[in-house]
Amino acid sequence: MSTSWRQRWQEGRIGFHLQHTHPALAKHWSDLAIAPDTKVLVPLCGKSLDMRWLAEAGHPVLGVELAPEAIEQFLTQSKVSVSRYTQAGFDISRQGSVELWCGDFFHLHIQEAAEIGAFYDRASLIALPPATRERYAFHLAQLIPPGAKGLLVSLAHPDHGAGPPYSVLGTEIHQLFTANFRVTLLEEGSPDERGRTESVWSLTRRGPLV
Ligand SMILES: C[S@@+](CC[C@H](N)C(=O)[O-])C[C@H]1O[C@@H](n2cnc3c(N)ncnc32)[C@H](O)[C@@H]1O
Repeated sequence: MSTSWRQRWQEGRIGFHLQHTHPALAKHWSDLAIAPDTKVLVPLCGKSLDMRWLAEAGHPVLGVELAPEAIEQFLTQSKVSVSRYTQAGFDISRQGSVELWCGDFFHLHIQEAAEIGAFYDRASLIALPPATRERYAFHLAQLIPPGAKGLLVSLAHPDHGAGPPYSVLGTEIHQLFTANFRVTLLEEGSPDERGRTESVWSLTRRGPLV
């Protein structure tokens, strides 16, 4: 799987990348009432400009991405200097308050995630095939402390077997996350010309007190 993503980045087949911040952030993030200094995990981050939006909102950001091409392209968008180091098997690039961890999200462990207090997923869950989505939901729950919140932007489309992006229905979001998160649908868009419908969810990690 990692080879095919690397190939996509090398060949510039990155139709998922948005040249603007995703509207769900401006619309819904503040409603989650996440303190500005809370570190936000962005799994499968690509070179998303949403990370700059989160950083400008005051959040330290920890993005995880397996394609070094994506990380280098993100870094060159800004003139801010970059420091690089290695930790826990990841090559990490830090630019301002954004840290980009180059490697497999499933290799990120709780010890490294200690400071994370929120997450943002746009087109991350839907990038993964069905069995890996289960693994993703479980892994995310391991990294997020009780009470922590996140925003999830998902996608459903008529071609259920095909992907990425895979079609993930609301029923599946509930099945995947309800065991460990309180799941709330914030918004469901209208189908676009290809019949694709985006939905926006807030997830709160359940725990002893939540
Ligand atoms: C559909 S893109 C979404 C990127 C970003 N969230 C956005 O909104 O533009 C999925 C990204 O996940 C990366 N990826 C796929 N599997 C991964 C894994 N196991 N660990 C880290 N990154 C992964 C791919 O290289 C790709 O950049």
